[in-house]
Amino acid sequence: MSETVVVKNVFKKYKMHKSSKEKFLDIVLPRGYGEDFYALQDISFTANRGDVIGLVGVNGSGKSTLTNIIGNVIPPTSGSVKTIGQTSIIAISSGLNNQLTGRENIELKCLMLGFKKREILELEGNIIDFADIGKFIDQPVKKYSSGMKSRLGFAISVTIDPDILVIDEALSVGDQVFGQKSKNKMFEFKDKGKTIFFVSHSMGQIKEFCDKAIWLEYGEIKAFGSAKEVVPEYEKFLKQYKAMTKEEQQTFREEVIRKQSGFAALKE
Ligand SMILES: Nc1ncnc2c1ncn2[C@@H]1O[C@H](COP(=O)(O)OP(=O)(O)OP(=O)(O)O)[C@@H](O)[C@H]1O
Repeated sequence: MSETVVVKNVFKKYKMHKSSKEKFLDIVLPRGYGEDFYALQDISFTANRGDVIGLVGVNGSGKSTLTNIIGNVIPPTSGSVKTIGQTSIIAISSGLNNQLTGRENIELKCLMLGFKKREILELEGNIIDFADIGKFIDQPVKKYSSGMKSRLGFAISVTIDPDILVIDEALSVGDQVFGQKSKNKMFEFKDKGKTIFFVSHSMGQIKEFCDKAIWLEYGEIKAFGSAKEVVPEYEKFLKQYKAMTKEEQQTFREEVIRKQSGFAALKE
């Protein structure tokens, strides 16, 4: 099997700031300021060509942080991520520049990916067709609704025909027609054997689309395996979590934060 994404011992550390003064001190002091917080702790896994991997976990478990690292949007604090092939990330806030028009965003993104002028013109037509946002294509993105932004983001990401696709909740916005169109495109990519990472809070979507799943908890991998095994385990946990009282959920969340900060103490 050919490897497409190799993630080794990845950590992502943030500083927690209680005030803007602490944030300022963090910038000016040579060793920074604030309590360490690990959004990801020692993440390692390998994805192969054709893998469609669902990322599940409660709010704040690190799904977006991990997809942003795989998509090369943010760097890990330590560890390594090797991707073989062109990676494209689709998220609700999909890295569009708000000041530029939709058309300018398309051109900028294609230029950054190294496409030639002639290729860009061809891609531009296909992207505009797919996004189907009418005259808004020549309006600045700051005037778009969140649905329009995600349509444009999705259209750009799929039209450039990447080898590795990272989809972060993209299907949860937009109307039914566009939803169906994007779903068809995702299944087409799956059939072509591309590597896909898919983040969703909808277990129905994960079960329908993904063969494998990674369950993140406290920024760590709690389980990685076939979606058929991991998703029911996660659903069992979710059921217990939802059955907790507000106070118990609060204690659970505090425990999460304690573990994520505690990792720093453990290492130092
Ligand atoms: N730029 C940042 N600075 C500080 N903390 C951050 C930053 N980005 C994310 N975090 C923290 O890292 C943790 C993981 O966040 P992340 O967005 O990856 O989780 P998630 O699983 O995608 O959550 P959700 O399901 O709510 O989207 C959270 O506790 C979040 O508050």
